[in-house]
Amino acid sequence: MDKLIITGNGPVNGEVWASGAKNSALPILAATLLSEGPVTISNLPHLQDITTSLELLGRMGVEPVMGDNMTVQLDGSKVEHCHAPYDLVKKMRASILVLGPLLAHFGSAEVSLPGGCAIGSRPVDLHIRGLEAMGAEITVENGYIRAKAPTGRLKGARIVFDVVTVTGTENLLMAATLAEGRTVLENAAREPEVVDLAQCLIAMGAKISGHGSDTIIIEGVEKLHGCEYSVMPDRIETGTFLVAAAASRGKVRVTRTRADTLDAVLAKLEEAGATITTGDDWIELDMHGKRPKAVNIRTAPYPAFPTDMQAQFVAMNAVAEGTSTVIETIFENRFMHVQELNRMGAHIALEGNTAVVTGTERLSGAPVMATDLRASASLVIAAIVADGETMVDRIYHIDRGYECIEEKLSGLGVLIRRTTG
Ligand SMILES: CC(=O)N[C@H]1[C@@H](OP(=O)(O)OP(=O)(O)OC[C@H]2O[C@@H](n3ccc(=O)[nH]c3=O)[C@H](O)[C@@H]2O)O[C@H](CO)[C@@H](O)[C@@H]1O
Ligand SMILES: C=C(OP(=O)(O)O)C(=O)O
Repeated sequence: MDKLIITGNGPVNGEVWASGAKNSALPILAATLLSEGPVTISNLPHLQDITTSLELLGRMGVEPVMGDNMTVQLDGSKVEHCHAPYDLVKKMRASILVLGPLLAHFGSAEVSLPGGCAIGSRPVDLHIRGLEAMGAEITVENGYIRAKAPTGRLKGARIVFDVVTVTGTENLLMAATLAEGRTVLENAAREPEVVDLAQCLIAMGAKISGHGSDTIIIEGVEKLHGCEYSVMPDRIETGTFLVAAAASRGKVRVTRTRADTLDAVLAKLEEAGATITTGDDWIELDMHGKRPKAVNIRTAPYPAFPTDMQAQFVAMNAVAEGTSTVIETIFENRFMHVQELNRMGAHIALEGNTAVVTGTERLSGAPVMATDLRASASLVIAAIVADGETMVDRIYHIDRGYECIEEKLSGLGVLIRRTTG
């Protein structure tokens, strides 16, 4: 099993580019199942989750045609089986995103239930209920969701989400594009990745308005066509590099990114003492060599502070000046990094969904275990600021979401290498 070995050696300094967003690329790849012609997607990140997605589409009969620089062409009219098997779905929860498109385009779908994961139970009841409201007949048995549109076509409906769900919004948004009539999604997710998906669907001929607000209106069309679309930059990867620089008293410029998708994160970094400068497609953070100040965090749906940045901020707070509280409101078990950070000398107490972090000037390197994607990122940040060597085990988690992590961090002066076995 691959491991990362990191030796703390001072501030993170330099320039790094942001890759395409994983959480935008995954629904956009699923959206190609809706098309009647080739969809060409560029700026895909080179990540394990993307490989898993392409394998899943390939198993359905949609063979990806790879171009240069992580560009891929996929054609939804080539689907032969509307089946997403457990062996692939278990590798990546976002596989559930094929349910809406398959049902809308082909009138039936069989998708393995994704099951729980380290950060929480993550049910998909709202995806299922929404599709039922659009006329689908759904049974869940033997670990599979079996869905049918009895008349062959879904019907538009008004759907009010009980809780804000990102992939739930995306699944129903995709399903509604080919449904008969109008669908209104209320209490919809406003995440930039939902907007990116909507823009790709519009480029495919869908009629969508209100994306980016909590009410999305979709007028169903008969067919969607091929298009060319470039995936937005990854705001969570961008944020992770910024936090690595803030925690290590460094200076970093992230290019090929979008500051407008990171308002809540940039505000917290400024509160921690960073000077932030932004341009059209770059963000620069400078700590002027100073130790960060502790910042309180409360995760919530966009545009509030993202749960996917919580673990990284816990690592920064662990070495910051002062005591902070970090409240996780989205997932019930997203503090698995705390125990590992404490093994490196952090002082973090957990009380329910709140971590109380008492900053300490130094952490010490230790063997630690990654438990999920962003927990891995927080351990890498802690390792960068710790004295001595840290070995991060189970980094297959980090490979799900961070492209070329060693190359990118090495370019910023971090002493990092991968070992296998
Ligand atoms: C591939 C992708 O985009 N993943 C992101 C997506 O995950 P994902 O879309 O799975 O997360 P959701 O937004 O759906 O989850 C939000 C909350 O809603 C609950 N819920 C969700 C669906 C449902 O049917 N029933 C239900 O109760 C979940 O348990 C959770 O407590 O949004 C999360 C929240 O920003 C991010 O952390 C993930 O990185
Ligand atoms: C939780 C995440 O991803 P996923 O929903 O794919 O598990 C994440 O990107 O932090």
